[in-house]
Amino acid sequence: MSGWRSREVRSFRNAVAGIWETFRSERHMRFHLVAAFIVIAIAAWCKLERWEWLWLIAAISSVWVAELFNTAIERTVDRHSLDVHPLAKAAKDTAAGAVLIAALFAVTVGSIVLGPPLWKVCFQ
Ligand SMILES: Nc1ncnc2c1ncn2[C@@H]1O[C@H](COP(=O)(O)OP(=O)(O)OP(=O)(O)O)[C@@H](O)[C@H]1O
Repeated sequence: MSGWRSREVRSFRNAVAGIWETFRSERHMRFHLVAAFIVIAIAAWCKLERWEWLWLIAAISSVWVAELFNTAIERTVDRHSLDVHPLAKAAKDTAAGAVLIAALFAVTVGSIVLGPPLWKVCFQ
């Protein structure tokens, strides 16, 4: 394999290892995975339009991306020092805030996209 290609493969493997490590070690990330599977199953059952799938995928991805950055920031802070410090708290709380915003976005998208078809199935 050429130098460029092997470098690309290594970068790809490192990125996958980072995602795997986060799933392995972070309970919240596993919760997001289960939630995504449930949403995808309901969406398939409701036979959504393509644009509705796009919103769901964007919402799921945004939560995973926020959780990955949150984990990276937590690890970086802990690597620097385990001492209690207001800046360490601020960094971790801010990163957690990003996950909260992404999760609220996902809940909003899920309600708008899945709410009407689910309502129809359950109550009409
Ligand atoms: N070094 C520190 N100094 C001050 N406060 C801290 C420090 N480390 C953690 N905290 C506080 O404790 C909270 C939880 O931190 P922790 O590192 O345990 O994250 P966590 O519970 O694993 O978060 P998550 O559930 O998102 O994985 C932080 O949001 C922060 O408010």
